[in-house]
Amino acid sequence: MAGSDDERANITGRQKLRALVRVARYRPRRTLAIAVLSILAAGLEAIGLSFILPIVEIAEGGAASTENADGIMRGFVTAYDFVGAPLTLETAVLGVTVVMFVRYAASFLASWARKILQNDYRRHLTSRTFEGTLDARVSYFDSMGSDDIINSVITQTKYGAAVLTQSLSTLERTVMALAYLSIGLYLAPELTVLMVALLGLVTYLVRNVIEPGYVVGGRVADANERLQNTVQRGVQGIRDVKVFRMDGEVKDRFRDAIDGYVSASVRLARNKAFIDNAYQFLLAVSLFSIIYLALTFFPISLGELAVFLFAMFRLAPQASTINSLVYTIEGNLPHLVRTFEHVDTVDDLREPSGEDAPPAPIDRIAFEDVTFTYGDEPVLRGVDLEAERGEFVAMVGPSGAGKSTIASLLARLYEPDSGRITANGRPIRDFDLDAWRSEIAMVRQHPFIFNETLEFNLTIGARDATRAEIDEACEMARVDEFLREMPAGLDTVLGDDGVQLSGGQRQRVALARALLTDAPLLVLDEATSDLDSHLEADIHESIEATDDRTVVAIAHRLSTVSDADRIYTVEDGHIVERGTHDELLSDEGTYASMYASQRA
Ligand SMILES: Nc1ncnc2c1ncn2[C@@H]1O[C@H](COP(=O)(O)OP(=O)(O)OP(=O)(O)O)[C@@H](O)[C@H]1O
Repeated sequence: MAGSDDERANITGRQKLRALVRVARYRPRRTLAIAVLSILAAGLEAIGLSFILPIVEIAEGGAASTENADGIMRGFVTAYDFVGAPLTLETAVLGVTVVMFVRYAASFLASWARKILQNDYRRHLTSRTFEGTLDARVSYFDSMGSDDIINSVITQTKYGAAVLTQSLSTLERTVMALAYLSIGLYLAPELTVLMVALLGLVTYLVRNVIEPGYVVGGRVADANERLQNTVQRGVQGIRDVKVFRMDGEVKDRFRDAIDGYVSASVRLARNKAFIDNAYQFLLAVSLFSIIYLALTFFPISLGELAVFLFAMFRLAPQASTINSLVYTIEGNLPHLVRTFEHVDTVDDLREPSGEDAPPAPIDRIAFEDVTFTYGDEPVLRGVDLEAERGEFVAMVGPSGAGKSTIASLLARLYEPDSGRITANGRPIRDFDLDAWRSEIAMVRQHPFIFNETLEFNLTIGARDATRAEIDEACEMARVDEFLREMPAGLDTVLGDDGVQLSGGQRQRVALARALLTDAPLLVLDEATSDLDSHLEADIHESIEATDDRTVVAIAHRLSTVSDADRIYTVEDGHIVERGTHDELLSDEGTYASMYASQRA
């Protein structure tokens, strides 16, 4: 993370609060119920603790009555009178047992409900982050590393979600501490004020000698990001890592990242332990000073002194736990803030969708003066092209000319900066995105093969395809030729990104996958470039022989597209030529010279 600790503190200060408010808005009623249970437990704790008073007083002076009792004692006498029981040593012990039972039952329910809420919230935050990410535009994925995205979805959310229950635990401890304080204030206000002042002083001292939790927490979050990034790079690029002997570098980077993670985590844990122990120590000293002052300067009864001291002894660990919880929350807040940033970013970058249903059938697709820029550099400038139903239209041209970009715009992976793409004259951006994509089957230049069975990979666009349909698509894309040799046939698992297949086999699987969708518009982006030219010609022939499917094909090997109804030559983002193979040859332009060089 960039920026100094001060900058980070400023940014985080504002964002911290906003993140906490956002967390509080998740299931407010449940959160409130947990808070109420905690308050109930705290109130009962105070009452239970006050039972020391009647027990000590009765043990000292016999049975209590309304006439000789005052203060807390009078409250007990009245309560016992109300339920019609005498206040004796035995009934007092019975009373405290009942009160404490209910108090711990409430605490148990509160922590159970907190755990449920925590896991619910983690599920909510993780799903929200992941689903939002999946719905974001492709440009978001272009600009972010997949490792950063995975880290946001898996790791950040885990730490971030913990903030909710940690905040509720802090609330429970705080309410409990307030209960002890009220008892103290009632019995010995001066001493309690003194105790609070000492607590404040101790907190101030302890918190100011160590760095804030969010600074160390931020470092843990950074180190986590680097870890994820390195592992992913090493694993995804394993072949090049090995061939180019990058393994030493990857391992060094990993060691650096894990060292950073370990040292930041240890630092965070050490600081927490320091806060804990320094607190305990300083509080023990403060407590004994208070006892000394109480015995020397404040004449209170033995029973009251017992209750007061008990309350202060119970207060001390609560206070130190609150401090350490707050420190942990501060450490986790950077994760939460980053998670929310991620969620907001992907929400803003949600893919735009229209509402209309695409026309059926689609008779004509057209690009009208389409301009597109990825970053600053224009990639398409004033592109006009069209494809009629059933036509075979081809795009050729030098590498980097913008052909794949045209295909991506057609699938609405990106939106044009200006101009229109239309289907039967209506802008495709008006159509429901999902419905529009179901009209297109696309074989991309580098199709992704999932580490699943061949059948899974074939049917990703047509989950309800029958065996006969699968067989037909496999035949058209010539998958059947290698399917027979696969150990488990359609059930063969293809490995990470189809590692068990050759380049040409991967392309054939991707082609069969597209054919199975039965979409009326087939976009082939260098879909058969890894096949030998005979196989390529065979496959093209069988695709072109099918009914009224519109085929838009991008090809480097011009022989593949020589029988196209129309060929567009794309150069530097412009359509520079259009026509049939013969027309373009007689024009003696770019196409003709490319053709000549491929035949040479
Ligand atoms: N996701 C992206 N982000 C930024 N720039 C991109 C992106 N994809 C492509 N480009 C750039 O856009 C230009 C056109 O790329 P495109 O892939 O459309 O060309 P192409 O004609 O299909 O090339 P090839 O024949 O090599 O596949 C290139 O300069 C490329 O660097």
